[in-house]
Amino acid sequence: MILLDGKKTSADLKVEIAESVKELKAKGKKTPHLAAILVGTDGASMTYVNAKVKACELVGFNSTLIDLPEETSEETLLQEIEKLNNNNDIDGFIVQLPLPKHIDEQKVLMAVHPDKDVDGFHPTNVGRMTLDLPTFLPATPFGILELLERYKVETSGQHVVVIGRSHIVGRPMSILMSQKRPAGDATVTVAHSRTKNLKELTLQADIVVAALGIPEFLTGDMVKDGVTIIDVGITRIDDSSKKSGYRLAGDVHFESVAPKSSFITPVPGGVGPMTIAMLMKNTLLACERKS
Ligand SMILES: NC(=O)C1=CN([C@@H]2O[C@H](COP(=O)(O)OP(=O)(O)OC[C@H]3O[C@@H](n4cnc5c(N)ncnc54)[C@H](OP(=O)(O)O)[C@@H]3O)[C@@H](O)[C@H]2O)C=CC1
Ligand SMILES: Nc1nc(=O)c2c([nH]1)NC[C@@H]1CN(c3ccc(C(=O)N[C@@H](CCC(=O)O)C(=O)O)cc3)C=[N+]21
Repeated sequence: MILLDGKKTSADLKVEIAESVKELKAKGKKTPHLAAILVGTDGASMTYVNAKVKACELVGFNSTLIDLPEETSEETLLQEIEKLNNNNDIDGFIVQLPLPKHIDEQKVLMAVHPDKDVDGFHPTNVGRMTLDLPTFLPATPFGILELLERYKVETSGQHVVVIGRSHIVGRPMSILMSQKRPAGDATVTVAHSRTKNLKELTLQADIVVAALGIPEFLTGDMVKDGVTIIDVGITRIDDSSKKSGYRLAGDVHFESVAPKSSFITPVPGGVGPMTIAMLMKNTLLACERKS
């Protein structure tokens, strides 16, 4: 069993990105600048946004955090987005999800200019991705491709079962792995909450991507020997024995699945840190594309 170490791989990536930033600066080019909009005070969202700001500092980017109260109107949020669209110093920005219920998420994602959409969530970029055109790939699936590539996990001709069809993880993951590309060329099955025979499918899988958001859902009896496991899930579970008051659980029951796996991502330290590194990578691309 080999651990797909997202913490280490993301640290390596950040070193590479920092070197590119130095080269840009040496050529008299601008410093990449990422902005993030956070609406409300959800604990997990605050943790992720702060991690993004910290990663910017580490690689030498400028960063701007726009913190808006929970009761912010959709109109005000759209105005903030328009300001970032028109601000030449900002190379890319993200609107942290989920948004409060009174705000239409689709409308917000469509307001982000596609050239600054480093999350890759705008319909133009989703369309470009689907048609194999160069674009910003959504950070989580992009990070998973990068991990598979760096660890030389064979994907060509392999049967991948993706559990989950969300717009930010499951759907793009299934599209990307079915494409002719590094870490692609796979035969992909997409499972979701209406799937009837999930265990039959996962037992056939060479690679399982678990992105459903149910802690420890995938158990050892559901996978075959030699399987590769990508655990995207991350749920906070109350735990008074921890200083933070919670522990993090993935969608995979690690103890029973790991012994049967050839490769497996841990939680924490797997897919999560890769997501942040790929957001940095997209921001660097956005900056380089401009100059
Ligand atoms: N590590 C990282 O960087 C990231 C981690 N995450 C984590 O990944 C998990 C998934 O996130 P996200 O994609 O946004 O979640 P969503 O809730 O948007 O999507 C979950 C998907 O799983 C499906 N699903 C739910 N229950 C079952 C079930 N019993 N069997 C099969 N499929 C099921 C749903 O089906 P249906 O469509 O029918 O509802 C849906 O397609 C969460 O834990 C989230 O925190 C998310 C983003 C990044
Ligand atoms: N517009 C937008 N873009 C996103 O990319 C986006 C989003 N909204 N909303 C929420 C999800 C989730 N997500 C994570 C990022 C980092 C970790 C991460 O770094 N996790 C650490 C642990 C962090 C902790 O301590 O909680 C780890 O797995 O090791 C996890 C999850 C990005 N998302």
